[in-house]
Amino acid sequence: MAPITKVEETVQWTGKTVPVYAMETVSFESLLSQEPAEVEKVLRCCETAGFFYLDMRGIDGRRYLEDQQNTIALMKRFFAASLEEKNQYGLVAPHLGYEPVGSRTGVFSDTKDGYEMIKVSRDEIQRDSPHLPEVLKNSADMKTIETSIAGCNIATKTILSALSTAMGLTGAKRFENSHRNARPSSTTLAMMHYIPSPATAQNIGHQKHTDISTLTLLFTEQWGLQIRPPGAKEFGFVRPEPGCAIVNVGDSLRFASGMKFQSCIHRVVPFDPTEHRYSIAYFLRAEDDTMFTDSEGRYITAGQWHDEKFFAFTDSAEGQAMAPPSMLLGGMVEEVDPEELIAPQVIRDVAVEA
Ligand SMILES: O=C(O)CCC(=O)C(=O)O
Ligand SMILES: [Fe+2]
Repeated sequence: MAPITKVEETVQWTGKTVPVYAMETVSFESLLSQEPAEVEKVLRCCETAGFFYLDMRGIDGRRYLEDQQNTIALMKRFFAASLEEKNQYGLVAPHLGYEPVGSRTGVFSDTKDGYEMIKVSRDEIQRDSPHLPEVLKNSADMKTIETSIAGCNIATKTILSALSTAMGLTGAKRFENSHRNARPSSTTLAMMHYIPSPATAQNIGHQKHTDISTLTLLFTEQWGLQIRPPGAKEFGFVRPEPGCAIVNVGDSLRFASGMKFQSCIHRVVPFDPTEHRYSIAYFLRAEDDTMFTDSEGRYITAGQWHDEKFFAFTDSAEGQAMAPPSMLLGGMVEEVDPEELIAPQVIRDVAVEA
């Protein structure tokens, strides 16, 4: 199957014409019934772009969209709290807790990231007293988070199940069998707030990467996410589609598929430098002790892949440069556009004027 490099639509961003990459839309309703055409389609999406929209507008899916609206309201309240309140426990574990703005490298050279994030893991929300900052530790907020996680779990498991079927996997070999609900995993709900970042900012965006996860289910109503589909040189935007989540394959599923699936490279830039951007990413991850062969040819556990890659994410730019490139990009090969780490011209002009 040919890679997706065709550009039919563009958008103006910081004085440049940038692609808006077309992505296929998979129907959640049809996947629920394992309709053969939809099962084939989701397989094709994973083998080519590694990204697709999940249309959740039918009656089974729209309840999850409502859950995400409630989560966004919760996030806006949480992120408005003081740093002290938000950071009460700091980052308890890589998949649990709060990360302030600037914890990782940013999207352009010599910058730090431009987002803060609170992660609540699926395992943690089920504990009697989950580790949550006091501002969220009330029954209404905990219910909102729990409902959100449960809905995302059903949606991602539905996709995973269709992929097992499409790959002809049976019994214990099916992907779901390494994602059992009662087994420990680093599956988590990441709630992100990108601060307004004029491009002169030292804190800007989200560095380019592939996801550690099996599948990522992303909810955002705002522009900013860019992908570089396999075979494409340039980063281009993903249009947020009302009623649709954005789904991408992560490294773990790429490895489990024997490298047949694409773990697409992506990043986040400030589309509108004056706006606050909110996004919710559910990272469905394999059970910690699941084994796979990674991009370095090592036979390792999902837990080890997660921990090593998380360390690479949070390492300094110099440290990242020394790590095997497979860490940040899951072994995906890329043809780099030399401009991609340079703040765009308009941004630099602003910097000169300021
Ligand atoms: O905020 C977004 O739109 C994407 C975030 C992302 O790529 C991630 O958290 O892995
Ligand atoms: Fe990501």
